[in-house]
Amino acid sequence: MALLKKPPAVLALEDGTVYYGYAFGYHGETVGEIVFNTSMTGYQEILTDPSYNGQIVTMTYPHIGNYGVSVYDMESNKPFARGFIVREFSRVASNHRANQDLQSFMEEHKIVGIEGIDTRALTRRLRQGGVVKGVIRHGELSKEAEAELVERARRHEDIDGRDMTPEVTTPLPYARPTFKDNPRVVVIDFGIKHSIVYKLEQAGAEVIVVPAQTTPAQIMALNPYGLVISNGPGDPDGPKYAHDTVWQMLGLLPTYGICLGHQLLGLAVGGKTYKLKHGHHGANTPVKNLVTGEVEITSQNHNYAVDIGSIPGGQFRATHINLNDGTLEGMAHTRYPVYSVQYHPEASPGPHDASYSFRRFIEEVNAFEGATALPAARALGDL
Ligand SMILES: NC(=O)CC[C@H](N)C(=O)O
Repeated sequence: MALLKKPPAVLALEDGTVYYGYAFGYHGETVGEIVFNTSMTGYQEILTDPSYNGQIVTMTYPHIGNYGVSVYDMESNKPFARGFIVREFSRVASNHRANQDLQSFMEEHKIVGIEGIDTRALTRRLRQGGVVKGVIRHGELSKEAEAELVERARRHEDIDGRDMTPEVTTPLPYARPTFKDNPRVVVIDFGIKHSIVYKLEQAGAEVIVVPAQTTPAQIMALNPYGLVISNGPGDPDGPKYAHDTVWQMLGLLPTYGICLGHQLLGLAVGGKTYKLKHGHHGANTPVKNLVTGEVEITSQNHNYAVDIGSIPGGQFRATHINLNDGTLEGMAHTRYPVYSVQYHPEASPGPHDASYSFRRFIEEVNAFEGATALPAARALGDL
């Protein structure tokens, strides 16, 4: 039997490194910032997590695609990752939950992939040198075309400093009517994952998701008892308007920031964020809860972090730290029921160690006496 000849593809990094592999997914070319993810499963959740907007993901787990794609595992309506790099792509999907295979899913959503890449070497390159931009192109390449691809990666706009929220936020607010007897929580959508909404509902909230540009007055007009500042893509320093919104909302409601939401909280109160060398992307990161002393294994997806020391006036205290590199993983306001985590408590994919935080947040929401209590505290000048 003749061996199936796989179509060629190339991955070129801005530092001049070129890898040869085989094409899969949508036929074409793509460019983005390359990050590695160490999750063993969850490729569909990863591809459809809006926080990967602008990034090409490489998986350290070597065999990808074997359980297909399921409508139940979407984290948003479509993939946001710009491209996918894997060691070995499985064209066969075997899973009773699958509605589609990964190949047709990627074709349908125009996601370009490359397989047959030494993803261990690529990951070591990213660990040692930090994140890089890269281009995937399907087809045979001449030497001159290689140089042109490297140049294309170099010239591609950096994620740093950009506001990506308009590319991911919902155009209109939406309410999920099923839970309307529960206390209302407004979620500002900077690129939310569906799992965060589900976890809030499971914990006992009625959730209304509003566009990123919603003003504090519009939020308060919905009579919420809690506020969630969602995850999302890009540099938290990019969406300046969001710092303003979060600052104006501070202390008005029990508030929970997740990932980008945590970073926006830090910036809103005058702190600083910085870019990590290669980010944290995976489902197995140990985080120490400084309140309980326990270690949680967490799901993570971020490239930036909050420098808690830069927050003026000691407004927040650290509640969680990353046991691998000591970076900040969670913080709580010293006076208000306002707190945030850098990791993903909804864990999709990943372990469920941190899901208690949704229940805790809803306890705060239930205990909240209404929107006049906290503003009064602010009026007394305690900020
Ligand atoms: N998952 C997120 O919300 C990511 C936050 C931000 N875009 C970062 O990379 O750090």
